[in-house]
Amino acid sequence: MKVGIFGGTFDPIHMGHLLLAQQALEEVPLDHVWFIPASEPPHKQDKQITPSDHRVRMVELAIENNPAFCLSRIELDRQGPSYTVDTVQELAETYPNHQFFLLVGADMVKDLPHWYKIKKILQFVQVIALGRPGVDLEPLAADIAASVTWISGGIETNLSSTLIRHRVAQGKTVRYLVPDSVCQYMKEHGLYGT
Ligand SMILES: Nc1ncnc2c1ncn2[C@@H]1O[C@H](COP(=O)(O)OP(=O)(O)OP(=O)(O)O)[C@@H](O)[C@H]1O
Ligand SMILES: O=C(O)c1ccc[n+]([C@@H]2O[C@H](COP(=O)([O-])O)[C@@H](O)[C@H]2O)c1
Repeated sequence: MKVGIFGGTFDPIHMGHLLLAQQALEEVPLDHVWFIPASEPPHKQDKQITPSDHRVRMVELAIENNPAFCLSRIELDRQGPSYTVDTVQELAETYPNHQFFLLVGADMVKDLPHWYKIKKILQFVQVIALGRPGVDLEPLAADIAASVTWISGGIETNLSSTLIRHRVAQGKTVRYLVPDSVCQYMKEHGLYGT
């Protein structure tokens, strides 16, 4: 079985995330995509993020109609920074017959050389990447570049969770930028200044 693992802060999940996952699903092709909300994203330690209960519930709502998408809680119970190396190692041990692909946007491709134990991560996964308007790519070291496959002719968006949070805080609509169910959840729970 070919499984895409898609880690993120998802604060909140938006259509850019869903488009990336769907395109990876079709392009590789994958059997499933597992969305993996980070408990403590390693490079956002100094930022305030929404409690994981809310972030996880919004992911569940966003993916509920897609049978190929599911949620993994693997990082939620772990203490300390949610390092991807720990996740891919645990998944490889638990599911020895699965082939794992790590889904990332272009900003994260740029960041890969700085990830904790990146060489070890790349022993377990192939990286599937989607461009992100506004992210200028720099040449990667050859060993990392060899592990990255770009989604060709992909539909790219400059949507971000930051944009969603700012729009909600300003009282602007985020309809069609996030699934309706996520919009509703944010309102009901007064997230991001609603
Ligand atoms: N519009 C997008 N296009 C391509 N990849 C994206 C897009 N938005 C998010 N991603 C990717 O999704 C993963 C999780 O990202 P994250 O949850 O931090 O979302 P974000 O929109 O980048 O959030 P924030 O604006 O809060 O930093 C990362 O690999 C990121 O590159
Ligand atoms: O393991 C690392 O060193 C590492 C460094 C930066 C980001 N990540 C992972 O990359 C994913 C996307 O990160 P983020 O913060 O943009 O949502 C998420 O699963 C993070 O845990 C992982």
